[in-house]
Amino acid sequence: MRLLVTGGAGYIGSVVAAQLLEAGHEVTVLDDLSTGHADAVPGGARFVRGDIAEPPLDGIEAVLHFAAKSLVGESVEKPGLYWSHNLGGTLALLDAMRRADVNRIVFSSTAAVYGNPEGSPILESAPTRPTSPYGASKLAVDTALTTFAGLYGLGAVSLRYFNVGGAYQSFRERHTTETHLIPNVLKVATGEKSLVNVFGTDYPTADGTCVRDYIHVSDLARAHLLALEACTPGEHRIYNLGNGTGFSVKEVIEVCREVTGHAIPTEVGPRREGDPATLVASSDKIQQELGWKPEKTEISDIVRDAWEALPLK
Ligand SMILES: O=c1ccn([C@@H]2O[C@H](COP(=O)(O)OP(=O)(O)O[C@H]3O[C@H](CO)[C@@H](O)[C@H](O)[C@H]3O)[C@@H](O)[C@H]2O)c(=O)[nH]1
Repeated sequence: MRLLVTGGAGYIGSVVAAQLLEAGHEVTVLDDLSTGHADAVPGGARFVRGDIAEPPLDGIEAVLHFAAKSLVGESVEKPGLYWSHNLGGTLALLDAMRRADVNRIVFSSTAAVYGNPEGSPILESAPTRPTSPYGASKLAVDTALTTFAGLYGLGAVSLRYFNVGGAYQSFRERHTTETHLIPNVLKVATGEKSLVNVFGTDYPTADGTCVRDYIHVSDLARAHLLALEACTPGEHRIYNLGNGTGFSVKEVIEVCREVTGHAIPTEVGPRREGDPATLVASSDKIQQELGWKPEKTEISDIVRDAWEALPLK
């Protein structure tokens, strides 16, 4: 297929673009490079630097939409930016798709739509009560996709990611502002940072630190190829993507210590605002309906691949 990948110069978008090319698709990457890197766009993809409100849709058959503002803390500081970029930008993209008669989209949604969940693991039917403008803006896009499917025959799939990690070939996580746990711990292992701040040890979990469900970026990317095939005009499907197993912050740090062979000094700090104690996915729905099966389910594999992809160590 001829595909447009928005945000294809970012971490997850570039991995998906690479896998789409390997599967024989024709890929155009659209990215404004506000957070992405031009050299992350996989060879073989056409690259257009620009805004999602003016997408190059000539000849395009489907869109995979990653471009977004994605820092939870920043979204609390700058809610308008998140609503206008994530919701406003996506609505402009959807309008342009309607005009160009492009009626399939795979959307990168998030576990943040669930807020503080009551139960674990989290099913897609769980209440959606986001606690940040980031999660709220992504949920609003999910809602828009449902109405575009019902009214205009769009075929849409939303994938709600839990905590993504690891690397695929040379494609790795390299955010300018790094807030995520695994890359921050690996920065301590390389000596780039002196210690990891552990955000809270008084959560109602086994060791008092937050529990998350880590999924390998290559498994996550593969789900997008299945989702693309599953896009059916008039339907909006929603799937969680995680491994179904939770690891605490302390456990992740210990795994990083084992994998890298480096000491990881830590300092306990206060809780980070908006962090739920436990977020673990049920991915039964995508496994049953699309036949997705994660291959790299060990947290050590996720950490090792992220570690081995780092150039300076
Ligand atoms: O330096 C750090 C960084 C993180 N953490 C903790 O580690 C856990 C994981 O944090 P992080 O890697 O930042 O991921 P999450 O905040 O769980 O965010 C993920 O999950 C969200 C859904 O809640 C998504 O929206 C985000 O995009 C995705 O990265 C959390 O408990 C953090 O408090 C630390 O203790 N120290």
